[in-house]
Amino acid sequence: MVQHHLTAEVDAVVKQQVAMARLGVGECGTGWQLFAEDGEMRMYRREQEVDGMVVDPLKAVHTVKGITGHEVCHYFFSPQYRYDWETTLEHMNVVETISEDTLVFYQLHKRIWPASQRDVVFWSHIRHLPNDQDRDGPHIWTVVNQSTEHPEYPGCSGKTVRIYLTVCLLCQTIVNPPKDGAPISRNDISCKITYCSVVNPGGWAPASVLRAVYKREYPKFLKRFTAYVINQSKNKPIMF
Ligand SMILES: O=S(=O)(CCO)c1ccc(-c2ccc(C3CCCC3)c([C@H]3C[C@H]3c3ccccn3)c2)cc1
Repeated sequence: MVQHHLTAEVDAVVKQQVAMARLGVGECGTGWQLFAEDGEMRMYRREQEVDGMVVDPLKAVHTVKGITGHEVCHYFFSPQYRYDWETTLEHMNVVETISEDTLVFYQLHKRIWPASQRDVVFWSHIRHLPNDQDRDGPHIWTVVNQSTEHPEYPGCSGKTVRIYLTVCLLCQTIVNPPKDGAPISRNDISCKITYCSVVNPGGWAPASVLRAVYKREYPKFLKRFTAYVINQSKNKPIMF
Protein backbone atom coordinates (compact mmCIF):
# COMPACT_ATOMS: atom_id res chain seq x y z
CA MET A 1 0.00 0.00 0.00
CA VAL A 2 1.45 3.35 -1.01
CA GLN A 3 2.22 5.42 2.13
CA HIS A 4 0.72 8.89 2.39
CA HIS A 5 3.38 11.62 2.69
CA LEU A 6 2.16 12.37 6.25
CA THR A 7 2.27 8.78 7.56
CA ALA A 8 5.80 9.00 8.95
CA GLU A 9 5.12 12.40 10.59
CA VAL A 10 1.88 11.15 12.15
CA ASP A 11 3.64 8.14 13.64
CA ALA A 12 6.52 10.19 15.06
CA VAL A 13 4.32 12.96 16.51
CA VAL A 14 1.83 10.50 18.05
CA LYS A 15 4.62 8.56 19.78
CA GLN A 16 6.22 11.78 21.07
CA GLN A 17 2.92 13.30 22.25
CA VAL A 18 1.80 10.11 24.04
CA ALA A 19 5.15 9.95 25.87
CA MET A 20 4.75 13.60 26.95
CA ALA A 21 1.12 13.14 28.02
CA ARG A 22 2.13 10.20 30.19
CA LEU A 23 4.51 12.36 32.20
CA GLY A 24 2.76 13.68 35.31
CA VAL A 25 2.73 17.42 35.89
CA GLY A 26 5.29 16.78 38.64
CA GLU A 27 7.73 14.92 36.38
CA CYS A 28 7.96 17.13 33.30
CA GLY A 29 9.90 19.73 35.26
CA THR A 30 8.54 22.46 37.49
CA GLY A 31 6.74 25.43 36.04
CA TRP A 32 3.29 23.81 35.77
CA GLN A 33 0.84 26.01 37.61
CA LEU A 34 -2.64 24.84 38.53
CA PHE A 35 -5.09 27.42 37.13
CA ALA A 36 -8.45 25.68 37.24
CA GLU A 37 -10.02 22.97 39.35
CA ASP A 38 -13.52 21.51 39.18
CA GLY A 39 -14.27 18.23 40.95
CA GLU A 40 -11.86 15.67 39.46
CA MET A 41 -10.61 18.09 36.78
CA ARG A 42 -7.28 19.82 37.26
CA MET A 43 -5.94 22.26 34.63
CA TYR A 44 -2.31 23.31 34.54
CA ARG A 45 -0.46 25.70 32.30
CA ARG A 46 3.13 26.88 31.81
CA GLU A 47 3.66 30.51 30.90
CA GLN A 48 5.65 30.47 27.65
CA GLU A 49 6.10 33.07 24.91
CA VAL A 50 7.52 32.58 21.39
CA ASP A 51 8.44 35.78 19.50
CA GLY A 52 6.50 37.76 22.08
CA MET A 53 3.38 35.61 21.56
CA VAL A 54 1.72 33.63 24.33
CA VAL A 55 1.91 29.89 23.55
CA ASP A 56 1.28 28.61 27.09
CA PRO A 57 1.32 24.79 27.05
CA LEU A 58 -1.76 23.39 28.78
CA LYS A 59 -2.17 20.04 30.53
CA ALA A 60 -5.48 18.92 32.00
CA VAL A 61 -6.15 15.74 33.94
CA HIS A 62 -9.67 14.51 34.66
CA THR A 63 -11.34 11.30 35.81
CA VAL A 64 -14.86 10.67 34.53
CA LYS A 65 -17.15 7.84 35.70
CA GLY A 66 -19.21 5.65 33.38
CA ILE A 67 -17.35 6.00 30.08
CA THR A 68 -14.29 4.40 28.44
CA GLY A 69 -11.22 5.81 26.74
CA HIS A 70 -12.43 4.38 23.44
CA GLU A 71 -15.72 6.28 23.77
CA VAL A 72 -13.98 9.57 24.72
CA CYS A 73 -11.60 9.32 21.75
CA HIS A 74 -14.36 8.22 19.36
CA TYR A 75 -16.47 11.33 20.04
CA PHE A 76 -13.42 13.62 20.03
CA PHE A 77 -12.09 12.30 16.70
CA SER A 78 -15.26 11.74 14.66
CA PRO A 79 -16.27 14.81 12.62
CA GLN A 80 -20.04 14.11 12.75
CA TYR A 81 -20.24 15.03 16.46
CA ARG A 82 -17.93 18.06 16.49
CA TYR A 83 -20.55 20.81 16.27
CA ASP A 84 -22.36 19.19 19.20
CA TRP A 85 -19.57 19.85 21.70
CA GLU A 86 -17.12 22.40 20.14
CA THR A 87 -19.10 25.58 20.80
CA THR A 88 -16.39 27.92 19.47
CA LEU A 89 -16.67 26.52 15.93
CA GLU A 90 -18.09 28.67 13.15
CA HIS A 91 -17.20 26.17 10.39
CA MET A 92 -15.50 22.78 10.15
CA ASN A 93 -14.87 20.44 7.26
CA VAL A 94 -12.85 17.32 6.53
CA VAL A 95 -10.30 18.41 3.92
CA GLU A 96 -8.83 14.94 3.31
CA THR A 97 -9.40 11.40 4.51
CA ILE A 98 -5.90 9.91 4.68
CA SER A 99 -7.16 6.66 6.22
CA GLU A 100 -9.99 5.60 8.52
CA ASP A 101 -7.92 6.67 11.53
CA THR A 102 -6.31 9.82 10.04
CA LEU A 103 -8.26 12.86 8.79
CA VAL A 104 -7.28 16.41 7.84
CA PHE A 105 -9.63 19.11 9.21
CA TYR A 106 -10.17 22.80 8.46
CA GLN A 107 -11.75 24.74 11.36
CA LEU A 108 -12.87 28.36 11.49
CA HIS A 109 -13.37 29.42 15.10
CA LYS A 110 -15.81 32.12 16.18
CA ARG A 111 -14.18 35.50 16.67
CA ILE A 112 -13.34 36.13 20.29
CA TRP A 113 -13.28 39.87 20.86
CA PRO A 114 -10.90 41.68 20.80
CA ALA A 115 -8.73 39.03 19.05
CA SER A 116 -9.29 38.68 15.30
CA GLN A 117 -10.92 35.50 13.94
CA ARG A 118 -8.77 32.38 13.84
CA ASP A 119 -8.67 29.32 11.62
CA VAL A 120 -6.60 26.15 11.67
CA VAL A 121 -5.74 23.17 9.44
CA PHE A 122 -4.69 20.01 11.27
CA TRP A 123 -4.35 16.29 10.81
CA SER A 124 -6.11 14.19 13.44
CA HIS A 125 -5.17 10.59 14.25
CA ILE A 126 -6.89 8.10 16.54
CA ARG A 127 -5.04 5.05 17.89
CA HIS A 128 -5.21 2.49 20.68
CA LEU A 129 -2.14 1.17 22.48
CA PRO A 130 -1.69 -1.90 24.66
CA ASN A 131 -2.01 -1.04 28.34
CA ASP A 132 1.56 -1.59 29.56
CA GLN A 133 0.57 -1.68 33.25
CA ASP A 134 -2.13 -4.29 32.80
CA ARG A 135 -1.55 -6.57 29.77
CA ASP A 136 -5.09 -7.93 29.62
CA GLY A 137 -6.69 -4.63 30.70
CA PRO A 138 -8.52 -2.37 28.24
CA HIS A 139 -6.26 -0.57 25.78
CA ILE A 140 -5.20 3.04 26.10
CA TRP A 141 -6.80 5.27 23.46
CA THR A 142 -5.43 8.54 22.10
CA VAL A 143 -6.27 11.24 19.56
CA VAL A 144 -3.49 13.58 18.40
CA ASN A 145 -4.23 16.78 16.45
CA GLN A 146 -1.30 18.51 14.75
CA SER A 147 -1.48 21.58 12.49
CA THR A 148 -0.39 20.97 8.94
CA GLU A 149 -0.27 22.75 5.58
CA HIS A 150 -2.79 22.05 2.86
CA PRO A 151 -2.72 23.59 -0.66
CA GLU A 152 -6.49 24.23 -0.61
CA TYR A 153 -6.15 26.28 2.61
CA PRO A 154 -3.14 28.57 2.32
CA GLY A 155 -2.69 30.44 5.61
CA CYS A 156 -2.77 33.89 4.08
CA SER A 157 -6.45 34.59 3.39
CA GLY A 158 -6.02 37.97 5.10
CA LYS A 159 -9.43 37.93 6.81
CA THR A 160 -8.51 35.37 9.47
CA VAL A 161 -5.35 34.57 11.42
CA ARG A 162 -3.99 31.02 11.04
CA ILE A 163 -3.21 29.33 14.34
CA TYR A 164 -0.86 26.39 14.93
CA LEU A 165 -1.57 23.69 17.48
CA THR A 166 -0.53 20.32 18.86
CA VAL A 167 -3.16 18.54 20.93
CA CYS A 168 -3.04 15.13 22.60
CA LEU A 169 -6.03 13.48 24.26
CA LEU A 170 -4.86 10.35 26.13
CA CYS A 171 -7.43 8.11 27.82
CA GLN A 172 -7.00 5.14 30.17
CA THR A 173 -10.05 3.05 31.07
CA ILE A 174 -10.26 1.84 34.71
CA VAL A 175 -12.47 -1.21 35.36
CA ASN A 176 -13.57 -2.21 38.89
CA PRO A 177 -15.27 -5.58 38.19
CA PRO A 178 -18.30 -6.21 40.43
CA LYS A 179 -17.53 -8.60 43.34
CA ASP A 180 -20.37 -11.01 42.50
CA GLY A 181 -19.01 -11.76 39.01
CA ALA A 182 -21.91 -9.85 37.40
CA PRO A 183 -21.28 -8.44 33.92
CA ILE A 184 -19.40 -5.12 33.90
CA SER A 185 -21.78 -2.14 33.83
CA ARG A 186 -21.12 1.59 33.45
CA ASN A 187 -21.05 1.86 37.25
CA ASP A 188 -17.89 -0.28 37.20
CA ILE A 189 -15.87 1.83 34.75
CA SER A 190 -14.18 5.23 34.69
CA CYS A 191 -11.80 7.00 32.36
CA LYS A 192 -8.59 8.81 33.28
CA ILE A 193 -8.20 11.62 30.75
CA THR A 194 -5.05 13.64 30.03
CA TYR A 195 -5.51 16.53 27.60
CA CYS A 196 -2.39 18.39 26.45
CA SER A 197 -2.44 21.35 24.09
CA VAL A 198 0.02 23.93 22.79
CA VAL A 199 -1.54 26.64 20.66
CA ASN A 200 0.38 29.30 18.78
CA PRO A 201 -2.25 31.99 18.17
CA GLY A 202 -0.64 33.01 14.86
CA GLY A 203 -0.90 36.77 14.68
CA TRP A 204 -0.18 38.88 17.73
CA ALA A 205 -2.84 39.24 20.42
CA PRO A 206 -2.37 40.82 23.85
CA ALA A 207 -1.01 38.25 26.33
CA SER A 208 -3.67 39.29 28.86
CA VAL A 209 -6.44 38.69 26.30
CA LEU A 210 -5.13 35.26 25.26
CA ARG A 211 -4.59 34.09 28.82
CA ALA A 212 -8.12 35.24 29.73
CA VAL A 213 -9.57 33.35 26.72
CA TYR A 214 -7.73 30.15 27.62
CA LYS A 215 -8.57 30.44 31.32
CA ARG A 216 -12.25 30.74 30.45
CA GLU A 217 -12.52 28.44 27.43
CA TYR A 218 -10.45 25.37 28.30
CA PRO A 219 -12.28 24.38 31.49
CA LYS A 220 -15.61 25.03 29.72
CA PHE A 221 -14.51 22.92 26.73
CA LEU A 222 -13.36 19.89 28.76
CA LYS A 223 -16.43 19.89 31.03
CA ARG A 224 -18.81 20.29 28.10
CA PHE A 225 -17.05 17.64 26.01
CA THR A 226 -16.95 15.00 28.78
CA ALA A 227 -20.61 15.69 29.68
CA TYR A 228 -21.44 15.18 25.99
CA VAL A 229 -19.67 11.77 25.89
CA ILE A 230 -21.49 10.65 29.07
CA ASN A 231 -24.82 11.68 27.60
CA GLN A 232 -24.16 10.03 24.21
CA SER A 233 -22.90 6.80 25.77
CA LYS A 234 -25.21 6.19 28.72
CA ASN A 235 -27.85 4.13 26.92
CA LYS A 236 -25.47 2.40 24.51
CA PRO A 237 -23.39 -0.78 24.94
CA ILE A 238 -19.92 -0.05 26.42
CA MET A 239 -17.20 0.52 23.75
CA PHE A 240 -14.05 -0.97 25.36
O1 LIG B 1 -8.59 20.24 21.01
S1 LIG B 1 -8.94 20.73 19.68
O2 LIG B 1 -8.16 20.22 18.60
C1 LIG B 1 -10.62 20.25 19.44
C2 LIG B 1 -11.06 20.41 18.04
O3 LIG B 1 -11.63 21.69 17.91
C3 LIG B 1 -8.83 22.46 19.70
C4 LIG B 1 -8.84 23.13 20.91
C5 LIG B 1 -8.73 24.53 20.96
C6 LIG B 1 -8.61 25.27 19.78
C7 LIG B 1 -8.46 26.73 19.87
C8 LIG B 1 -7.26 27.32 19.59
C9 LIG B 1 -7.11 28.68 19.76
C10 LIG B 1 -8.14 29.49 20.19
C11 LIG B 1 -7.91 30.99 20.42
C12 LIG B 1 -6.53 31.47 20.03
C13 LIG B 1 -6.66 32.97 19.92
C14 LIG B 1 -8.11 33.26 19.81
C15 LIG B 1 -8.78 31.90 19.58
C16 LIG B 1 -9.35 28.88 20.45
C17 LIG B 1 -10.46 29.69 20.91
C18 LIG B 1 -11.82 29.39 20.64
C19 LIG B 1 -11.30 29.35 22.04
C20 LIG B 1 -11.07 28.09 22.76
C21 LIG B 1 -9.99 27.98 23.58
C22 LIG B 1 -9.85 26.77 24.25
C23 LIG B 1 -10.74 25.75 24.02
C24 LIG B 1 -11.79 25.93 23.15
N1 LIG B 1 -11.94 27.10 22.52
C25 LIG B 1 -9.54 27.50 20.26
C26 LIG B 1 -8.62 24.59 18.56
C27 LIG B 1 -8.72 23.19 18.53
